[in-house]
Amino acid sequence: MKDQNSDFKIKIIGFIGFGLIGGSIARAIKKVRPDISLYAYDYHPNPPSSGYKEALSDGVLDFVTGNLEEGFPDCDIIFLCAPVLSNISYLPKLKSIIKPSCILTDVGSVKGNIHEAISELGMDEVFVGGHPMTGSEKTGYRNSYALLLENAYYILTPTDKTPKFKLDVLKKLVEDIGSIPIILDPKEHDEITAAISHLPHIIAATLVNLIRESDNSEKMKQLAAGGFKDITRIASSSPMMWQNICLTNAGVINTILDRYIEMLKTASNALSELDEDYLYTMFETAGEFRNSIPNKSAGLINKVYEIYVDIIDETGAIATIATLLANNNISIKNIGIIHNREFQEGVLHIEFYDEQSENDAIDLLSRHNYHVYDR
Ligand SMILES: NC(=O)C1=CN([C@@H]2O[C@H](COP(=O)(O)OP(=O)(O)OC[C@H]3O[C@@H](n4cnc5c(N)ncnc54)[C@H](O)[C@@H]3O)[C@@H](O)[C@H]2O)C=CC1
Ligand SMILES: O=C(O)C(=O)Cc1ccc(O)cc1
Repeated sequence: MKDQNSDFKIKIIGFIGFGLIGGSIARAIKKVRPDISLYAYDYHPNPPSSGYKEALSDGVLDFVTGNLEEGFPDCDIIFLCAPVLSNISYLPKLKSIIKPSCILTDVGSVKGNIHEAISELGMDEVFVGGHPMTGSEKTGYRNSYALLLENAYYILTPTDKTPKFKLDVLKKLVEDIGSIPIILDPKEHDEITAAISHLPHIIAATLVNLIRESDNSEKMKQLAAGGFKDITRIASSSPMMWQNICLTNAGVINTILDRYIEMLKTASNALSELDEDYLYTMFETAGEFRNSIPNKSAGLINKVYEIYVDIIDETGAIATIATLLANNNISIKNIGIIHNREFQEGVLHIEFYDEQSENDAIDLLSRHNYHVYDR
């Protein structure tokens, strides 16, 4: 069969669901391929949601419609970027309107269920499953940014029915936006993500709810320190998105959750028996494995470019540093003072969008006699 890759020109890309991930992908595409027109479907067009209006005025989107029959039949690629159950609900409609050459892809955190629906609908020749392994607990277009995709693994889940040229086109686009494509079988994808992403979100949510239910005097909330915040950041994620993920990968998540409950029971027994060896080894082995996970590379854990700077905790201290960084064209993603026992005085935590900015900031602030920690 002729390789159709060389003939395939991407002129229009459509988005259904346009929040953190859809918005970030659109921004990244606009940056590297400004020649491609980007369309989005606003499923609640009256009144139009603010994200779509903003994206039009930012020049990220070229066209927004409340009717899929407008523009979407012309799309060369369509990204499904809504919660996983909503993505599936669009398949029958899309089947009737897209052109045969269209590449339909999704960014959903679960792959088995959408692949099943695609097969049932006989849409295998248009679909290439996808899942960028990057994101955050934040939602919506206003939190999206192009660099979110940079250096992130981007899983693609072709099957034996996926046309090779469609996989190649999508792979190339994923590389163009700075991500690292990685091919996985949908079933293996769901087993891996159940362990490293879905289970941690359940653990974070239940742990926060445990404290919520126990904290009668609100003292726990007041004193909750770095460790609790580190392990529960993801409890602030979108409830709708995570409800959909749990509903569509329930069996696989339960398998790993049951094993985790067994480990908790073993830890509980070790506590009852004051089993010194077990307790020591539990923390030692976990620490060794955790330390072996690269912090600043594309990985299963969201990459973080952050520094800590000693400051005197007084008005104006943040502004001085923020101005210094801005004057040197270093963009800040997040900034805030941290108070905990690990740091004696106030310490300023600054997060950047990329490694280069982090390195430039360390250099700059050190030259201005700030004490900078890079953990
Ligand atoms: N948040 C994250 O870190 C990651 C999320 N994902 C996947 O990306 C997808 C989108 O998640 P986010 O962008 O984070 O969420 P988000 O909440 O920021 O964006 C979702 C968008 O979908 C829209 N939406 C909701 N129901 C819809 C429907 N029926 N039809 C059309 N649009 C609808 C919402 O209005 C919103 O704009 C989900 O499938 C999620 O599993 C994948 C990787 C990372
Ligand atoms: O915020 C975090 O660390 C995440 O875990 C983000 C995330 C959420 C869902 C995904 O499918 C992939 C990544």
